Amino acid sequence: MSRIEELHDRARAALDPVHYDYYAGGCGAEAALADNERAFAELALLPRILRGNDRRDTGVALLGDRASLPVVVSPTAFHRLAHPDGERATARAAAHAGTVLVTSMAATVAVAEVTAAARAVRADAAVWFQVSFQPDDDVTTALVRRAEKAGCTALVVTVDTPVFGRRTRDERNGFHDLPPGLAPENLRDLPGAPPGGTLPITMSPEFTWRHLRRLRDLTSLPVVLKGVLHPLDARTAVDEGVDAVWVSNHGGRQLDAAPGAVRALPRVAAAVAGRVPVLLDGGVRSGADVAAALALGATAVGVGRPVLWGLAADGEAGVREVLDVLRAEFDHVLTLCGGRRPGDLTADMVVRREWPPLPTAGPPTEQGGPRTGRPR
Ligand SMILES: Cc1cc2nc3c(=O)[nH]c(=O)nc-3n(C[C@H](O)[C@H](O)[C@H](O)COP(=O)(O)O)c2cc1C
Ligand SMILES: O=C(O)C(=O)c1ccccc1
Repeated sequence: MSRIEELHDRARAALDPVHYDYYAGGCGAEAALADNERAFAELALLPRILRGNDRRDTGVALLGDRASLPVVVSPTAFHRLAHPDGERATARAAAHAGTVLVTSMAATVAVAEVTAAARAVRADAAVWFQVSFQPDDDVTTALVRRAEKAGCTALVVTVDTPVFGRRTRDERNGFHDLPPGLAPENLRDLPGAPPGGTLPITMSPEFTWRHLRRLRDLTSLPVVLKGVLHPLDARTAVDEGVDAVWVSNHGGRQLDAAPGAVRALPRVAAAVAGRVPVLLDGGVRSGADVAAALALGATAVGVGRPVLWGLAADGEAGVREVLDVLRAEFDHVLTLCGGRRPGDLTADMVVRREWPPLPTAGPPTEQGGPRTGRPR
């Protein structure tokens, strides 16, 4: 059992089962959720040899920031369900690891407190803010201003949620609201919010590329588009001037018919053609998964649930462990593959596990077995 699986087990034991299901679950029959991990399991790496490498550097440039490993923390809601320190603990762990935390619009700690916690660890800690368009433009604008004021260095706009996915486990468990004492703190004091209360997050299928243009005109922060699976959308996004494209099926929580995220990566990477960085999340659980995604065109990957498992199991230390394990595994795989830098991993090094087709054995013999040419 991997260390991340051990932390998952500890998290399952520590969490209220309803909250565990909220974190772990997907939509529908959880086919997209399962396919995220299965799609990685179907990949294998062809290592290169005798490369004369000495020192390695696992770091990557991400927009204006630098990450010391090509793994960022994907935005996930409600960290205080996992640990009382919530997003503060996650922020400290990401800062210690030297990587980017994408804090959710639905965080249970306000973005200014999240950036402060990260910067207390490392002055140049990178925190990005995830936002979903809200029907009232003034609300979206206020959220962006809040993120800017807090010192976030990029906006991640999530576009795979025209409506919430049907979360089978949440429906069965009747999980709809945060327990008393917890709230989506970024949604306080917004236009239309009740005094002292929070505004509900509204998803809507009415948003268009025009809303993205408006957002881009509103801020000088780089904009990342999260939740892209179709290569034509990736191309439009780049033409519209987004600064990065994030391939994701939302951890299998939105469209159950969506493919495992890494299956969509090669076509998106081809459509983007190196014009902007490509990120990917969904099912990344090991350093080999990270390496495969990079080889197929990602600049970096995100991890969602593994971070929640670390947080629930052991707070900041648990999240640090998850990121440390992924760093060590990725560095090891990079070395075994003859690479020195993440960019040394290329698409020709990825094959399917069932690759290659066996040499054709010819028609079956009278006895039924293939002719192998081997004496019997
Ligand atoms: C409990 C949970 C909450 C999430 N909340 C958000 C969110 O607030 N905003 C968002 O853009 N994505 C959200 N996501 C999706 C993640 O950003 C990410 O795409 C997904 O978790 C990646 O898959 P993984 O969990 O297999 O690593 C959430 C995912 C989970 C599991
Ligand atoms: O649960 C989710 O996947 C999610 O994206 C979300 C977004 C806003 C509020 C709560 C959850």
